[in-house]
Amino acid sequence: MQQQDLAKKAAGEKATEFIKPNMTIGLGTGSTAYYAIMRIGEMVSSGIPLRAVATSEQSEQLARKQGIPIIPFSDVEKIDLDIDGADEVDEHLRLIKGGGGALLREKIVAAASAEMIVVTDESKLVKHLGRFPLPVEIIPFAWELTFRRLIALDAMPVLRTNNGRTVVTDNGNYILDCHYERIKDPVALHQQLNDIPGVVENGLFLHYASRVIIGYADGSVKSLSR
Ligand SMILES: O=C(CO)[C@H](O)[C@H](O)COP(=O)(O)O
Repeated sequence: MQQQDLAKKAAGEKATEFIKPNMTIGLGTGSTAYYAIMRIGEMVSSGIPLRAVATSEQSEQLARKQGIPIIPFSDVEKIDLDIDGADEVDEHLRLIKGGGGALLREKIVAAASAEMIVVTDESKLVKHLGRFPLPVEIIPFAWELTFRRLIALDAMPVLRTNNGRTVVTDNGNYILDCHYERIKDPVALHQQLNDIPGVVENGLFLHYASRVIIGYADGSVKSLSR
C-alpha cells in the first residue's frame, strides 16, 4: 500500500471509533471514505447494529457488498454521524468537496447529519481554500449559458470530462470545475454561485465539519475540532 493510502486508511478507520450501536451513518464518497466503509462493514459483521445512507451510487454499492444495511431516505428520521472525505480543508474546518463528483448528495447528507467527521490526509490541508478547482454542479439544460455566467464571475470554469465524454453525476447533472487559485471570501462566493440559475450546488462546505481527522502514513492521526 502506498504512503498516502496508509494515511487515508488511518483516518478513515479512526473516524469509525465515534460510531455507537444503533446509529444511522452517512457514508461519504472517495478513497478515504472507502476505508471507513470497509471498517463499518466489519463492525456490522461483528454484530454491531447500524444502518446507513450513502452519498453516491459507488458508496452504496460498496456498502451493500460489505453487508451494511442501506435504508431509503424516506425512512431516515435523522443521520447521527456523517463520515466523508475532502479535497481541501482550511484552518476553520471549511472544505472544498466534489473531486469525486458527489458534492450534491454529500452536502444533502452533511446538512441532515447531527455531526460530520471529515477524514483526510495531510496533503489536503491548506491555509486558503481554492488551489483545488472548485466543483460546481449544474443542470445540463442550457449549460453553456451557466458556463458563460461563471466566466463573467472570473471562475475560469472547465466542463468536467472523462476520456473525452462529459461526466454526468449520479443526479444526471454536469460539473464545472472552477479555477480561483485562492478564494478570498468563501461565504460570499458560496452565495454568488448558488444564486446563478442552473447551478444546483457548489463544493464549498463551510459549516458542516465538526471534526477533521488527518491520517499519517505511520498509522497515527491528528484530530482537529471546532
Ligand atoms: O468530495 C469527494 C467526492 O465528491 C471526496 O470526498 C473528495 O474528492 C476526497 O476524495 P479522496 O478521499 O479520494 O481524496
